[in-house]
Amino acid sequence: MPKADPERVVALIVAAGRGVRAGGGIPKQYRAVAGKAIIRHTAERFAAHPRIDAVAVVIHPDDRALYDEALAGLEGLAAPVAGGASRQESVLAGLEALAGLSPDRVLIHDAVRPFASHGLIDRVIDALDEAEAALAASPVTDTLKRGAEDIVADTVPREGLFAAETPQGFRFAAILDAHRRAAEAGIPVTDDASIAEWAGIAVRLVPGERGNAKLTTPEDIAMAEERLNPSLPRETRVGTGYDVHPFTDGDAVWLGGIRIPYGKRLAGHSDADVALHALTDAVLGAIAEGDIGTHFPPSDPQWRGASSDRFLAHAVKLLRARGGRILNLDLAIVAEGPKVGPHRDAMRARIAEIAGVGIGRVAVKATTNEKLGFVGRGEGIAAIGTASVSLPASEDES
Ligand SMILES: Nc1ccn([C@@H]2O[C@H](COP(=O)(O)OP(=O)(O)OP(=O)(O)O)[C@@H](O)[C@H]2O)c(=O)n1
Ligand SMILES: C[C@](O)(CO)[C@H](O)COP(=O)(O)O
Repeated sequence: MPKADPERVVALIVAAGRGVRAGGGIPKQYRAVAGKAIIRHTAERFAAHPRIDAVAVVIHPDDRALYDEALAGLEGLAAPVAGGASRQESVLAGLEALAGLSPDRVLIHDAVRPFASHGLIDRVIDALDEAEAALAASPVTDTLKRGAEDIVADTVPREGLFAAETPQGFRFAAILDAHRRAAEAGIPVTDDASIAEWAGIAVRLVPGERGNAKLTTPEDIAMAEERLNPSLPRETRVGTGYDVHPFTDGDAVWLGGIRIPYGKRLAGHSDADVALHALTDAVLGAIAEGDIGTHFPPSDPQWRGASSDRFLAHAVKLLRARGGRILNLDLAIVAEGPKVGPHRDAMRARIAEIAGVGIGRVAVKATTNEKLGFVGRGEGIAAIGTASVSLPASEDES
């Protein structure tokens, strides 16, 4: 039986981050997981909770169109608030915007924690009956090491240590005042309970949930896909791409998203990154979405000199829009030069970043053409890309 709250409870969801560690072309909170943007999964949980009276979201000013698309039609949302350069600034901006509503309690939550359960939200709200601040947190279970570079310095006793989660709940007036004062004093923090601690407010520990993960890396997002879509049968598909660009006068080539100084450059309408073009076609091939020329016609002047990053990012976005994800990308570069080996890991890292996957899912290989043919004569570079992807099987069974 849900408890009747005499007090007004609002949820403040912070979503103004850039999601740099997750990669993937757009901020992670707007990436589709199980057919819906992550932020929508999160906001729906709070909007549907019977004890939450209103939900306000803090967004980056550049993300208004993404926000409108992701949360279209969801009821119970206040107007979005513009965030700041840090999470702390974004929370303060959200609290200031809510001040006019004069809520009694506020639950501050990361947009990228889509698994907070109904029961966890209840526990945090309940804790505010007796405390001014409540923190969802789980005891640390791993053995903790302090390290410098790749050497362990010592072992940190884990007794009494908790990993902080969100939601974190507060008496609204107390946390607004504390946040304002911390900003004035220039106290940097990574969560809001820290602000309460700094202000001398006792923070009640509420049992968190190990499943209430913050989606930070590409692997976290792949895990979320599996969890949010456990029953949906999936299928694996493979796509291939092939591309060639000739050399012309210049001093560097773009290859695998990396600029490599060289005595020539590759000619083409865009930056002529033959490797990214092959991978783009491989991803498009896996979802039967035409080829790179279909989406970025060479006749269109807007793609003149364009960075090929956006071609691959676009193909990955189309894949994600179908609830798909990349399993692996495999690239073979055929060239007499430049040497790929010294740049292999930088290329893998860049491709992984553009595609929003872990580097372990990206392979870059190179070979010469044994002096045969146009590649062998040093007239150009060829590349072959392969992508394997996982898609909801129900997406297209025909
Ligand atoms: N200036 C910021 C930075 C972060 N956040 C939000 O705070 C939550 C937790 O932050 P984190 O996971 O670190 O997200 P990002 O800052 O986006 O990630 P990264 O550090 O990888 O860029 C996210 O919902 C994020 O959108 C925010 O509202 N405003
Ligand atoms: C608030 C938080 O979710 C608590 O775990 C976390 O600190 C926010 O993420 P960040 O990477 O520290 O910004």
